[in-house]
Amino acid sequence: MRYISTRGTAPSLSFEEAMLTGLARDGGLYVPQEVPTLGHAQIAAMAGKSYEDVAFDVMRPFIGDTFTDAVFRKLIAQAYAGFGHAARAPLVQLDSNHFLLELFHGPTLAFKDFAMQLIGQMFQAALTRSGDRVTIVGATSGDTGSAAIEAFRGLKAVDVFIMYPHGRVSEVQRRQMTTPTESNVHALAVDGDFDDCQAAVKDMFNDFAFREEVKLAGVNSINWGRVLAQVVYYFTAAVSLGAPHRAVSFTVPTGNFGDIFAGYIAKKMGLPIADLVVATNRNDILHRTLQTGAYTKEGVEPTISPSMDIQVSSNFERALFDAYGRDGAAVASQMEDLKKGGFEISQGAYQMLKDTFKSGRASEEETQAAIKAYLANHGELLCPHTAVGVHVAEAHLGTTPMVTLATAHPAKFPDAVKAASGIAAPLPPRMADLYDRPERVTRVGNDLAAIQAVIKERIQN
Ligand SMILES: Cc1ncc(COP(=O)(O)O)c(C=O)c1O
Ligand SMILES: N[C@@H](CCOP(=O)(O)O)C(=O)O
Repeated sequence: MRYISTRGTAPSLSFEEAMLTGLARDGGLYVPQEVPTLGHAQIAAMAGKSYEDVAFDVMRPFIGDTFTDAVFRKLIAQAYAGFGHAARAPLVQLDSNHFLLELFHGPTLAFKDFAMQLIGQMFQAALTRSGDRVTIVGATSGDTGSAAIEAFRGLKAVDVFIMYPHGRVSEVQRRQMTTPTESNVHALAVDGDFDDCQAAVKDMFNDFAFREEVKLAGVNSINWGRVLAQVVYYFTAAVSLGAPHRAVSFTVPTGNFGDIFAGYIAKKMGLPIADLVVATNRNDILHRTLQTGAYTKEGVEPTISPSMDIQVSSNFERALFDAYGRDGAAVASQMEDLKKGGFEISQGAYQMLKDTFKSGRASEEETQAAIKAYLANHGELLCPHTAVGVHVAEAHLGTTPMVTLATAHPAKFPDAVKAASGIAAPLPPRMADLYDRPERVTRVGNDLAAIQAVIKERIQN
């Protein structure tokens, strides 16, 4: 299995190389040269298997010879052992045809743990084998950063620097990033928004001298390993609702397009998915793009679902690559236009995207109303991102079972949840002292050179 860049000119890589490389050297994102498929019988055989066994079946065809089967099974087992639910990603029924897929039972209470815990294991195994040391730099709107710091804290072969937009993450998210005491993890509060943080990560990858000097690696969904690990729960959910014998639809609260892209990969692998619905908050660039065919940046507005306050949606590039028939030059040209404010998708590519993804958006008021209504009518306290999801899903309910991804635990967003529902969701006991732990954070300007200087100064050699 080889991985190729969405911009067409970087060298193709193995899974291990793509995982450790992050962004391709032409600025693109790595994708598998071909997506392997699983047959009807293979998918049917997943019924009744553990999450870990399904994870092995789904991911094995993508990893080539990076790990032996025995080692890969061990890494998967270690990744999910700390989850607080035996099913790892349990399904909860809301209505006759609407289900929630709870993805918040990992250590940092958001879906990011599914991929990050596994990536942490895979990095550790690969770096122990090679004796190399890397510097991970990541951008977060709150959840990727906390999951990355949790997964990599204390690891000897890795320094981790996470940039988050100052004042724009929830207090729980911030404290999850600023309270770990291990000296290899660093939280950087940037005076900017998430898009600024993500642009800084990509600029660092494109600064080849810096990239070599610090041995830069990435754990944002730039990293194919992140997307791959998220494909698994589409399979476990769909199979428990009757796939491959019947189709299932998914609604996915979306910002950087990583999670829904994982659903798209599951469909390409052969999972019978009817609708893949993109759910956005009022930062609705993805919804507008799917409605109009024009990707046009507007400013980012802070919302009560802050993890989705994104305008430059990184993985949309992976979808565009397929929409343009895997023409890297066409994607590179559109990404150049994006730097100037936006681009028009060509008719054929737009048709493919419209055929593949449905979409909707939730205003702040609709998000709050959904939190209130699902508590009153279903007894479920939702995080604001999940509330965006169920609001949008309601417009797409039909005869096919609909699964809305519950991407975070309500306790991660206590203020927004309390304002909407009157209820303060408690943190799990293991985090009960989160508010008492001392914080360690470095405030930095939205200035690439200044951020790079902090990173170089802090790296542990
Ligand atoms: C809680 C939560 N929900 C939804 C999303 C959106 O996911 P994606 O960026 O993969 O579209 C994020 C951020 O990634 C998140 O943290
Ligand atoms: N919502 C994310 C943004 C980063 O997304 P990623 O999936 O590309 O890492 C966050 O919580 O940080």
